[in-house]
Amino acid sequence: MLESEKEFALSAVQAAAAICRRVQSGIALDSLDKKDRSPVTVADFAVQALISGLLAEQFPDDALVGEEGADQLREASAEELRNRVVTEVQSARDDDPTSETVLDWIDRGQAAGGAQGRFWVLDPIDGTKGFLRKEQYAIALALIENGQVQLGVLGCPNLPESMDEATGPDAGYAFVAVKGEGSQAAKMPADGTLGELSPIAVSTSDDPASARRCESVESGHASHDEMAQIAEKAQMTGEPVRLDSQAKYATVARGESVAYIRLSPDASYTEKIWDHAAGEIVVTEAGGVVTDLIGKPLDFTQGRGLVNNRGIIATNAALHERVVRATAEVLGF
Ligand SMILES: Nc1ncnc2c1ncn2[C@@H]1O[C@H](COP(=O)(O)OS(=O)(=O)O)[C@@H](OP(=O)(O)O)[C@H]1O
Ligand SMILES: [Mg+2]
Repeated sequence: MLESEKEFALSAVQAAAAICRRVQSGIALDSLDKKDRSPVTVADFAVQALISGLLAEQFPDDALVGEEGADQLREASAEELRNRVVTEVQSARDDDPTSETVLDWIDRGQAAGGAQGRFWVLDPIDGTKGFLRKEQYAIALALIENGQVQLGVLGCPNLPESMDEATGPDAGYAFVAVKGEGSQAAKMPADGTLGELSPIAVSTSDDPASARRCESVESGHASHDEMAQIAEKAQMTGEPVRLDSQAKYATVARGESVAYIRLSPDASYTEKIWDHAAGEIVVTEAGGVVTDLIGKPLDFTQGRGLVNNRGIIATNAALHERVVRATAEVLGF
């Protein structure tokens, strides 16, 4: 099922990865302390415009919930940024869309989502800080029908074959899952090819002590101390692996890590659907379980935010109950 949607999503994410890689290659790492966020801004807008435009052509009746909107780009003072975005989109297509068309494509992503109908969800660059550091980031595209995630693709252009390897010129993977059909992965290297898709599965380990978990890099997104307490309670004694973006879900899905715990330091923070829709189905179709911190399934029916959930626990299934219980003890639920 969803064969044409799956093929579309993989090729759209692959085209987006080419934009990201080109823009990222222009980042001088020694300029990072100048807080120049313009490369990620260009790539973020260009990827949303590209994928939204392709969607408008191929699935014109489907709405899009995307992270970005074009208001900032429409301002007169944003001319240089706008031109860079338009140039990136043009270079990824055979035609030359006008600036107005590119801005309209970005704004197509402002749909509200909700419980009814069919819409796509896009995080054009998830893990923006990882992108700027030339570490992990993801292009995350999912399809939701009547509140259920049906398809997800994660493009991870810098993800090596193993988390223990440094990222290099051969890095790059795409992950895809269709509801009821399992998860697959393929190499997606910088040469523009897409390798053969093969099935992936979560780890079967139920031994917390030998298991590795992963977590966010940024302390603004995740409370590392509390997560360490949860892991200790669950007897997961290994050092956590820190990586940016939904690449964390990918490492659970392919069996490299057994758990991804996400607990924002801001208890009132509402997680966004584009940060989780693709990752959730890639993990669950690989045999894992994804819930919030109290063990409730993620509720994608509530619009752009996961307002009925707080935090995330994604595991290989075998260790899920243990992590949920440990979380309740540490947080006092
Ligand atoms: N306060 C707070 N708490 C929790 N999460 C937040 C918060 N603020 C932002 N965000 C979202 O975190 C997304 C990046 O998450 P990561 O898992 O990549 O984090 S990290 O970079 O590894 O730290 C990031 O996604 P991107 O903006 O696409 O990078 C945000 O949507
Ligand atoms: Mg994000």
